[in-house]
Amino acid sequence: MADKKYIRVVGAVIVNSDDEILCAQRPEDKNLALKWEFPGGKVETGETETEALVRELEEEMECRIDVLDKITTTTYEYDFGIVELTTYYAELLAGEIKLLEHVDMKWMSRENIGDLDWAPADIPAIEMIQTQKGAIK
Ligand SMILES: Nc1nc2c([nH]c(=O)n2[C@H]2C[C@H](O)[C@@H](COP(=O)(O)OP(=O)(O)OP(=O)(O)O)O2)c(=O)[nH]1
Repeated sequence: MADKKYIRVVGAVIVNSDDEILCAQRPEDKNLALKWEFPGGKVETGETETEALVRELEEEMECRIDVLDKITTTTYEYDFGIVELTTYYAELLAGEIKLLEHVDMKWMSRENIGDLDWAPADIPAIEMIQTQKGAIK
């Protein structure tokens, strides 16, 4: 069997002034349909992870962000490939969020973030975010 595709992905954990986190729901017609994820996407060749996050947030939500501390990197093997997901805390600088690629979004408290049906690759990051209460970065 051919090796699975290895996909490097970055996700932005955007925290607002109420210590709530922006969660975004994937569309029905893509893989991981209707699962919740952090806005972001694939890192392109020649790009840093920070550059990829800034670009993706502009493309997906028309927002400018400041990328802060790294949370964690984890890998998860899906049927369509192996996703290496790196999450970073981020702050919204400008722009009203537009859902250009997601079907829904929610601001969730750290306490309740685990109630959503997350993409499986996100679970380790979710657990870390829940225990970092009060800290933006
Ligand atoms: N953006 C993001 N993607 C995630 C997360 N968790 C997770 O498993 N993924 C997966 C979903 C996708 O397979 C891949 C991200 O790629 P993408 O967002 O550029 O791709 P996509 O499938 O939405 O669309 P396409 O560009 O391939 O058409 O990583 C997450 O928290 N954020």
